[in-house]
Amino acid sequence: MDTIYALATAQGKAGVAVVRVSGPHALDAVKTLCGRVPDPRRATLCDLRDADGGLIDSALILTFSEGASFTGEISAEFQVHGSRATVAALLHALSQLPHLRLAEPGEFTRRALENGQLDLTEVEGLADLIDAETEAQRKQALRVLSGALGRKTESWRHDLIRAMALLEVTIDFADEEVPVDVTPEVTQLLRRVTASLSQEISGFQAAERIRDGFEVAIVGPPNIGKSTLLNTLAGRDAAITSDIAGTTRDVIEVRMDVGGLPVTFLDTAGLRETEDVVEGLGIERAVARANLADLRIVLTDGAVPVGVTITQDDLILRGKSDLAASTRPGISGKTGEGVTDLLSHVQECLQGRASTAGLAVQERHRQAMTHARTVLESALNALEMGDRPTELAVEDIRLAVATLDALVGRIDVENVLDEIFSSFCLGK
Ligand SMILES: Nc1nc2c(ncn2[C@@H]2O[C@H](COP(=O)(O)OP(=O)(O)OP(=O)(O)O)[C@@H](O)[C@H]2O)c(=O)[nH]1
Ligand SMILES: [Mg+2]
Repeated sequence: MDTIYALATAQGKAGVAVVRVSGPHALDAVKTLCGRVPDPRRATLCDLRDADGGLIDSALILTFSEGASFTGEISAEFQVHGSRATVAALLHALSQLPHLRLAEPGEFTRRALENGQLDLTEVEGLADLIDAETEAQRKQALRVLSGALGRKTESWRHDLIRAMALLEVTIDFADEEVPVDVTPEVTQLLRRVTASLSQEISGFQAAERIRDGFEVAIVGPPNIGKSTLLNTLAGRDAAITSDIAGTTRDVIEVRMDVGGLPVTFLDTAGLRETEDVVEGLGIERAVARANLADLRIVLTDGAVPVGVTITQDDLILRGKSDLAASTRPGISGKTGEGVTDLLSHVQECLQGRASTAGLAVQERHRQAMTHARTVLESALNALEMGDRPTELAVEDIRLAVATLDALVGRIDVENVLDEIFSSFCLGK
């Protein structure tokens, strides 16, 4: 096994940079550069010297014993001053040592997985945590990283193994009088697991939105102030505004943090009948994106636009509310009237939806759970109808267990590994 090293903190200038070394020769590297090896987990200030005895930096060193590090291997961390030159000098000195090589992207995490420090879902949680930009994303990633999905899967597995064992007994007694009817207990176990799977599957859409962002579309007729509103929300001139009707053609996206949720606001082309081909294409896009969005903010001067499907939580507001007093709720991108209310409404609606998020946060999780549920339903049918031999029900349950094992990486899953690790960058 090679000993690998890499910069674990971001590239560039910073107060401190951390270089991580992991593998059997990690402590040899510490010994060579520092002249000694500090006790495990005891932060120790040391002078780092290159092969010619030149001072590289004065650094804080941490060492970790086998089984007690992120990767599970013997490892060390060098906390040096975070300049490009210091990091380059340290990386160069490490490259000169025998048995050491630069880590590949994601290689530290891959070793953590191989050594059982993390399961596959925890690796995904870690990748999401590093990418997290909002509070909701951070919490969701941390939930997955902390192994919640692995624990849930373990409880499903436990129930399914018991169900299988009970059925195996029936099969063994096939020619004799079966002492007890196991069917009620088996059905109960299978029902419990399928119900729990269904609950997690139903939370997938919300979890996916927390990862990738909710979409809120601003729609309405031309010249009503959609782009002006978007710019006010964004706090910058993201979209061109003018008093010419039909100014916006493309969908303009602005990503924001609304109460910890990632939300992309979409400004769209004004909806109207038009002879202009390009404007017509813009309107088609506007309608399509608005209908796919999680929420719509409709600015109107009376009529609700055709083609856009309005749902319960959507807001219908009078545009340019500063121009004429009215009892109907309005909004003005120009004066900011109604903007705070708008944001609170968006936050409240989307938080309600986000709260349904469960443990299935990746499409991979959803697929595995859906597949497991399908085969368990088939097992339940076999038992309840009695139309197929018990052996087939056992096979179905075995398949569900294998699917859940693949979900957490308990069984060989080389193909998904490459996919998951492709998102990692150097030093993770
Ligand atoms: N008084 C007032 N004028 C506004 C308001 N919002 C926008 N305007 C003006 O109305 C004109 C149209 O604004 P836009 O934001 O470009 O309108 P739009 O809905 O994006 O128009 P299209 O892109 O053509 O669909 C501009 O001259 C704005 O300055 C508002 O709230 N109050
Ligand atoms: Mg516009």
